[in-house]
Amino acid sequence: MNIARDDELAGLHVFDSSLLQKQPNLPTQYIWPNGDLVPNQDELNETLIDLNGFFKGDKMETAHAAQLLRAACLNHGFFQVTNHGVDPSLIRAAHQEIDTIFNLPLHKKLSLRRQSGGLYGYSGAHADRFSSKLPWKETFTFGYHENDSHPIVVDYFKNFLGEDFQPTGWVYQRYCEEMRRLSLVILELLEVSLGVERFHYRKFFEGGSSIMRCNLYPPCNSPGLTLGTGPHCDPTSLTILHQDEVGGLQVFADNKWQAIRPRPDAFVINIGDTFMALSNGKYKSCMHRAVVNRERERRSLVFFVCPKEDKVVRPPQDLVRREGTRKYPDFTWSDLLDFTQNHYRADVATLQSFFQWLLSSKSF
Ligand SMILES: C=C1C[C@]23C[C@H]1CC[C@H]2[C@]1(C)CCC[C@@](C)(C(=O)O)[C@H]1[C@@H]3C(=O)O
Ligand SMILES: O=C(O)CCC(=O)C(=O)O
Ligand SMILES: [Fe+2]
Repeated sequence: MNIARDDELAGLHVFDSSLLQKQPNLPTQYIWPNGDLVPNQDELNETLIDLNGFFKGDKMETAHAAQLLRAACLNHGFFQVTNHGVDPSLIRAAHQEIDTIFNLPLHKKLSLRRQSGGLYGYSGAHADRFSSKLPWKETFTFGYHENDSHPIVVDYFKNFLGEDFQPTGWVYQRYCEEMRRLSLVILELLEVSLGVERFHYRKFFEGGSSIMRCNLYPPCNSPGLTLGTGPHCDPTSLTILHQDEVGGLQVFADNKWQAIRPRPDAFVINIGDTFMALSNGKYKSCMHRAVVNRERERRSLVFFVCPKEDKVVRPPQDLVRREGTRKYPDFTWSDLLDFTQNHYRADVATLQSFFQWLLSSKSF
């Protein structure tokens, strides 16, 4: 067993934060460039959208929520929602299960690590994918799509982690179902706010496979030198994030880094590159990052809404007619996903680099 373990670890850079913390200096692979480390200056005075009116079917309140959402998305693409209907005890359980996963022994976590080119499984600082600017975090990622005959998340946990992980699988099964329900509400508000045909976006996302990720950010002795998640725009469509009370999520808006204050009763929603393209560039996919701190471990739960892989990403006709011109060429989510997993490390310029790559790969 030990030999197998050593074999497995040989040649691998392994993220063991408590061991790394004992070293006198932060290893260079974890040090980020100064430009990415500029401290935040402010807290974002972010839009808070109460979904109660929408759920009651109140037209005035829904219109008001859509207006707030529109202003936030035109400006930077970040807002928070309250009265979302997700049971607080489910959110708490989903946070607790993060520990069930990351408290596993290192050799077990390594046996679950994501395979080259794949997205699902365990990753410690993405150390087996990258050799510099390593993010100070552990992640566990899995897929979710609607399936009436199988609880697919439960099956994944049972098959991948073992029978004992069935209860964990159920927590995330329910959590993902709730995230999907919430994503449909947000898509409807996005339709209202952009004045596009009712259900247009909801239909577009039918049958999509979303990505669920659990993040654990351990404390770090040199929080000013590294980042938990580096500056990036999400390449996906919509992101629904729940951060614990520690705080660390920051957005680059109005030309400065601004912190998003944690609210246990709220989900942070942001527009990703793919939705920016679906809105013909009107709604912003905003640069954000997660910082770490010296004292406290931080957890976040992130649900990335994605369309079905072969769907062609293009804005609705009525929007293009009003706008006059198309801002981006057609693409499929599967090509953009492939780009981020096999050709390019997602950052703040993913979409532009992707279009260049598409153009150059088509010309061969
Ligand atoms: C399609 C994806 C690429 C990333 C995982 C999903 C959704 C968001 C992307 C990511 C989180 C953006 C920041 C950089 C990244 C490498 C990370 O720090 O985790 C990104 C993801 C990835 O490729 O793993
Ligand atoms: O953990 C966070 O607060 C941010 C994570 C994030 O931006 C991401 O995973 O895309
Ligand atoms: Fe992100």
